[in-house]
Amino acid sequence: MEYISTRGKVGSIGFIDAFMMGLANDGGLLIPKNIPVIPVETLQAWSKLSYTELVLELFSYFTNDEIPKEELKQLVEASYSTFRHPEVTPVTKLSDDLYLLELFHGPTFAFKDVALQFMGQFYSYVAKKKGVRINILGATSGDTGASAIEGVRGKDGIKICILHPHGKVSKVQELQMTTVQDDNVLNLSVDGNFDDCQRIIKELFADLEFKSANDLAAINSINFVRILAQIVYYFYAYFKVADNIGTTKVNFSVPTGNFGDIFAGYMAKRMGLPVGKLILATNENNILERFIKEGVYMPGDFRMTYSPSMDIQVASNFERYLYYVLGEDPELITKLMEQFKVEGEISIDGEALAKVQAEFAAHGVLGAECLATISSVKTDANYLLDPHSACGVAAAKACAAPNELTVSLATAHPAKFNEAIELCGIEQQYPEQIKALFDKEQRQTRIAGDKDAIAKAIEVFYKG
Ligand SMILES: N[C@@H](CCOP(=O)(O)O)C(=O)O
Repeated sequence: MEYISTRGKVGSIGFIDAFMMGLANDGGLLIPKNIPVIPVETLQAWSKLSYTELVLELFSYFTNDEIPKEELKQLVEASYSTFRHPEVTPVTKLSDDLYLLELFHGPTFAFKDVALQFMGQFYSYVAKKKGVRINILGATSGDTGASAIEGVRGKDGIKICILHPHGKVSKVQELQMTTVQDDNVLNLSVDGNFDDCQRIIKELFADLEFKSANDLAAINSINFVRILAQIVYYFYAYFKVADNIGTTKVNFSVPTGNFGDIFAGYMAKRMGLPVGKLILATNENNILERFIKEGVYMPGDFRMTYSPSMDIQVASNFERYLYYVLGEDPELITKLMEQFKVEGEISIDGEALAKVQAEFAAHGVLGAECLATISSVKTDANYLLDPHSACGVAAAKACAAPNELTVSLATAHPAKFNEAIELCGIEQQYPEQIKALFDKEQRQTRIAGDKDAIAKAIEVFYKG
C-alpha cells in the first residue's frame, strides 16, 4: 500500500513514512492510494478472530510488510495488554436492536487509547530502529491529550507537547494530562478553544522548516495510523452483532467532533463491511450535522457543552471525506480548502450532497437531550453513559429505523465527565485510577493562543 495526499503534491510514500509525516507536507491529509476491499469469505474467517488477531490481519493490508511480522505482533500485543477488558472493545446489548461498543477500557478511559496505545509503541519502535528523535505535537479537546501522553510518557527518544484549551476540558481530563510528572511531557494550557489549538499545530506542521528542525510528529487523527487502528473495532463490533456475516447490515452511531472516528467507519464500509447508515452525532457545535443535512460546511458560534471532547467547529478529517465524495480530485480539494481558509465556507449540492446523505444520517444533540438520555438509559437499562456516548445513543434513536440493527459507540467512561452526570442527579463511583488523580500535583504552562509564543515554548522544550 502506498499513501498519497488529498492535495496531490505528496507522491506515493510507504507506511512508516506516512506515519512519520503525519500531516502531509503539502498541507493535505494522507490517505491510502487504494482502499482494499475484503472478500466476504475473509470477513467470515475474521469473525472468529480475537481482537489482536484481527488487528494484525487488517493491518497487513496497509503496512506493506515494512515491519517484520513477529515485531508487529509484539507491538500489537503490548498495545492491547494495557486494556482492562480481555476483549479490548467489548459489545454490550442495550435493547433488542441497539448495542453499545465499549471503547473505554484502555488506560485513560476513552476510545483514543485504542489507537494511541499502538502509536506510542510504534513511535518508540521507530525511534529505536531508525535512531531518530521524535517530538510529538498534538492538540486536544480533552481525550486525545491524556491518551497520547499515556502512550509515550517516560519513553526514550520521545518528547510530547500537548495543547489543550484552558478551562474547556473536564476536571478529570485536565488531571489525566497535567498530573503526569515525566520529563518528556509538556502540557500547554492555551487561552482559546480547541479550534485555536488545532489551527496552531496545523500551521506549525505546515511550516516544513520548523517541522524538520524540530522533528515534529503527529498523534492527532491527521495521522492516518490513528484512523487505521480505529477501523478495526468497526469490524470487531460487526462480527459480534451480525447474524449473517457479509449480508446483515449494521448501522453505526458515532459521537463526532473531528470526524476521525466516523471516518474510520466510512473506511470500514468502503472496505466491504456491510454498514447500513453511518449516524453522525454532534452536540451544539454542529457544523457536521449542518453539512450532512444542508451541504454547507461553515463554522457557527463556538459553544461549551456537556460533551467537551466534541466542542469542535473545524473537523480535521472532513478533508479526507471531501476528497472521496467529490471524486478524488486533489486540485479541487486544494481549491476548496484554500477557499475555506479565506471565505470560511464550503458548499456542495446536487449529486454530491445526495451521495453524502445516502451515506450519513446526522443528529445534533442539545444539552437537555443529552442529559435526558443519560437519565433514561440509567433508569431503563441500568447503564451509565458518559455525555458523548449519550449523544451517540440519542442520535441512534433519532436516525435508525425500527428493526434496524445499530451499534452506538461508547467513546468514554462516565467518570471522566462527572460535571454532566451529577446534573442528572446520579452519584457514580470513580474507578481507583481516576480517584487517585485528585491527590496528585499538576504541571502545566498557561500560554496565549498565539502561534509564535507557542512555537517558542515548544522549541525550548524539545531542545532542552
Ligand atoms: N476530540 C479530540 C479532539 C482531537 O481529535 P483527534 O481526532 O485529532 O485526536 C480530543 O478529545 O482531544
